[in-house]
Amino acid sequence: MEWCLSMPKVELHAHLNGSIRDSTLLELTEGLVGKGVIDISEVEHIIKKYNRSVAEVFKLFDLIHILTTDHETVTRITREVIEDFASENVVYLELRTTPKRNDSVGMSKRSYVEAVLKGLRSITSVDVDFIPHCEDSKSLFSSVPAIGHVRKRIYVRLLLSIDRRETAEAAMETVKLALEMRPFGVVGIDLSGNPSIGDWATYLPALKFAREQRLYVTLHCGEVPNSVEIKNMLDFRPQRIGHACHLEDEHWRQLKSSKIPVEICLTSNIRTLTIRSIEVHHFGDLYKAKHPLVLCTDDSGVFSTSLTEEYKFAADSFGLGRREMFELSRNAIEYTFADSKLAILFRSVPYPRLKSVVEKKKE
Ligand SMILES: CNc1ncnc2c1ncn2[C@@H]1O[C@H](COP(=O)(O)O)[C@@H](O)[C@H]1O
Ligand SMILES: [Zn+2]
Repeated sequence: MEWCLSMPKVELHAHLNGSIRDSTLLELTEGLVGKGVIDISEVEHIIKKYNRSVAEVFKLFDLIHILTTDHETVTRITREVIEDFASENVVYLELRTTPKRNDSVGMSKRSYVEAVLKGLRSITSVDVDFIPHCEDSKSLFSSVPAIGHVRKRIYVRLLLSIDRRETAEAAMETVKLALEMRPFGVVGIDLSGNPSIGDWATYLPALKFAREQRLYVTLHCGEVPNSVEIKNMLDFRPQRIGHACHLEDEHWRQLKSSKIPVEICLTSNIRTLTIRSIEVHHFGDLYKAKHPLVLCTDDSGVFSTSLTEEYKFAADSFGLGRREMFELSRNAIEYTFADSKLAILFRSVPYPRLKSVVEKKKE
């Protein structure tokens, strides 16, 4: 586990509200139980259950969203989630979240994203780089006196998610917001939410607009069987897709020839019973076919996992050694939605040195 932990890693599929620390979730639950807003006997079984079906996971998200409705909490969970990823040597993180409107607390989609940005700015335990193009890459290489402890640095970019329960108008609002927030590190759009709800075509105008405006697009694709949707999503040619669990032969052929990178979430797929067992997980086949892949957590809080554990899980399940895992992690850099300057920086560093380059020795 040690080398999986110390290896520099790239996380491209992590949902903010799915990545909350257990201790924070518990604290927030107790707070609302105390205020009589929720009845613990009604939610206990959802929180405590280990393997949850896809439907049950979305029930849990509804509960989590009740706990995280105000700006302060959104700021807090953003800070904690980024600190947690940095602590396990994630050097580049694309964090996604669904901007939410909540009139009862004066929250608009815009103020939600501002609360996330406030969380990014409030981090003091590690250096967070989230403004594109602001970094003079040379400064990363400049020698800083090697005294004192090492200070970690994490590069964070944001994706704004469209929830499959939303209207076409709300989705367009999210895309426009992403454009406005581009100077603050928003680089793309994600389509997620309960895969059994809604029709993805509702969001096509918003997704097309995003692409025209050169925002990157990633889609949750094939989390449940839906042949027509999967085909249409692949035809759309997003820059990445998440999951790809229920593809049929013709979809696999299309995916492989398209070279669309796949965000692989092993624990999430196994725990939601989306994939029967790890032995038959499509990671094995795609890896052998040298298809672009990136290991991700999806919801580290909800599934009690971490990126380190996902790497270990893949290594143990598919018989991969350190070198292969290193390569997997390094290749992920190619599939980021990072600005070109940052991508060049990451590519220019020999991978084993990446961690030490992004870390700064503190005086
Ligand atoms: C398990 N697989 C999954 N499939 C689809 N969507 C998922 C998901 N896991 C999370 N989300 C999406 O992310 C939201 C929580 O984070 P944010 O409130 O956006 O930060 C969920 O409500 C859902 O829309
Ligand atoms: Zn996801």
